Amino acid sequence: MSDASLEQSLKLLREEAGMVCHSASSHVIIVFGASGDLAKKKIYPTLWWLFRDKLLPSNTHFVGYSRSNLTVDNLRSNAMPYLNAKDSEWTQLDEFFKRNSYVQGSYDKPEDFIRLNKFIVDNFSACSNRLFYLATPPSQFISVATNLKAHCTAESDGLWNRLIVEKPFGKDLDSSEVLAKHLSSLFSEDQIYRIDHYLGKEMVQNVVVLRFANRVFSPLWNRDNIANVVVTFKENFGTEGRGGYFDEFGIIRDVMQNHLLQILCLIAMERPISMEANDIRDEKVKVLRCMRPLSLDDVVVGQYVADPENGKPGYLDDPTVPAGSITPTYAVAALYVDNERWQGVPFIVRAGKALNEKKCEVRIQFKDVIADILPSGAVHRNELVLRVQPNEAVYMKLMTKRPGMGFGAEETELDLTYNRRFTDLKLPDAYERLLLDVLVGSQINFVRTDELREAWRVFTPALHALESQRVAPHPYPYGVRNGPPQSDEFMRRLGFTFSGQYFYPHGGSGAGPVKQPSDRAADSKPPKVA
Ligand SMILES: NC(=O)C1=CN([C@@H]2O[C@H](COP(=O)(O)OP(=O)(O)OC[C@H]3O[C@@H](n4cnc5c(N)ncnc54)[C@H](OP(=O)(O)O)[C@@H]3O)[C@@H](O)[C@H]2O)C=CC1
Ligand SMILES: O=C1O[C@H](COP(=O)(O)O)[C@@H](O)[C@H](O)[C@H]1O
Repeated sequence: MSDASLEQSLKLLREEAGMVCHSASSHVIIVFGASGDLAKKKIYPTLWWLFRDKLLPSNTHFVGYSRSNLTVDNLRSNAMPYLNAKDSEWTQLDEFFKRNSYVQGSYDKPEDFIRLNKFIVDNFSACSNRLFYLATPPSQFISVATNLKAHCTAESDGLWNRLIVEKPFGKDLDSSEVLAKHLSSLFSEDQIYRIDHYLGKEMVQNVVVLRFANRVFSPLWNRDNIANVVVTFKENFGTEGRGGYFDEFGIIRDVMQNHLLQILCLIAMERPISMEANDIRDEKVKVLRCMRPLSLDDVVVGQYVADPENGKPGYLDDPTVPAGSITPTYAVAALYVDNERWQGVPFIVRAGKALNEKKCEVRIQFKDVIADILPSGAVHRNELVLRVQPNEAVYMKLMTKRPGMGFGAEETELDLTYNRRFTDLKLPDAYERLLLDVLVGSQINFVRTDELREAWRVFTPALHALESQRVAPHPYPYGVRNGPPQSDEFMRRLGFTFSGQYFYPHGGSGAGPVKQPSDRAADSKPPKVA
């Protein structure tokens, strides 16, 4: 045997013994918390869609892990209502579940992780890249990560281990620092993927392109032209049995400190040097570092109460919510980015459960024009709206001459509604994009440690003050438009102007009836002849 072929055989033998792997022969995705809500509603459906659409590496296997005594059939039936599998896809679905296995184990006993590791090596290969999805309660993150690192990672050169961590990443600056320090003592930053699923949404990803690929916006994107920016998250349902989790966190930690703040950063940041993950994240961190910590004067909180007319329960009627809870289910806050571009411009972030509609949008409200040649009140502010969901759209509200003989001004829009403009549109789910990002090793859409620290620095003082002073949230009935009445008043004080509802002929976001201007017919009359 020649030296070269001897070397080759030795290499193969060492690979087989798991001593060295020059490349991965398979990928294993391990879902911790496989019995949970997120796993059945999001993770398994996403894995299935990626498998169905042949977007995963060919030799990929899935291992569910949790404390419950389950089988793959149980995982399948739990996830079934969320898989959206067509009858014609049944054979493929069977193939997908054949790639699945389940290991029962604790989150804190080393021997269970040793057993999990043996399961992976015995059933797949020691030469597997490993993607660990931590979909457990946050209280388990540290022990899972510690045991993983000690007993379950692929240790050979040429293989990777990546860790997806679901929010909440802590409850405030200190607890988040403890978690961050612990994770970074075990895994390097490029192995940790902190998921914020809003970063996987089409319109959120579009912000960078809209801003930096359109010359038309650049000169306007600053304090000289923009009066305020409103980032809105609304849901038309309450906690509905999820009150146990929600009550510990509240709306600010649940969506504002993460999803809405991430959107704000993309709107406010400077042009990154490149589209590389760290260049974009550097710019987001700079925005956060320019932000003042949120003070209690700059926030209004609310909690929904029953609307007996519509038979809707209040937050405190949810049996999973502790009696007398003062956890906010609605909040509106003014954030300020103290830099040359944004000094003095309020970024109004608002989020609420049990409101009138489900929607997420960014509304950039421009300053008033000098409209002295047109009748007072006839000219409304321009607004650029990015509707994240539902029905993705970008529209610019602007004034035009009312068509016809008259010379009145009418508010109308330049409208890019995605499902009308892009035919056969199939937008991937946010989790699909993000899981693929992890598999290819792209961290563009994941939250870096310093970003997280800054986000908590901004919100922690107000969160602590709300809790230590036991600030009672203002009540608002289930189903109202904007939380408690104090919220509209707060937004008005910050300079947000609502000029009345305008005519949009195509039905809007699907959330309400088409609005008609009452004066449309009257205004289209020809002018009086002098
Ligand atoms: N491409 C498309 O699909 C387009 C759709 N449209 C649709 O047309 C409709 C109108 O659009 P638009 O003008 O952007 O939205 P609205 O006129 O509904 O609302 C504009 C802003 O004013 C706020 N607001 C609404 N009512 C009041 C009030 N009484 N007091 C204070 N603030 C208020 C809204 O808050 P809040 O969010 O709480 O309601 C929102 O921030 C919407 O349904 C929209 O989806 C318009 C253009 C394009
Ligand atoms: O992270 C969360 O997001 C969901 C809303 O997500 P969406 O993609 O449906 O808009 C929210 O319901 C949940 O409370 C929060 O934890």
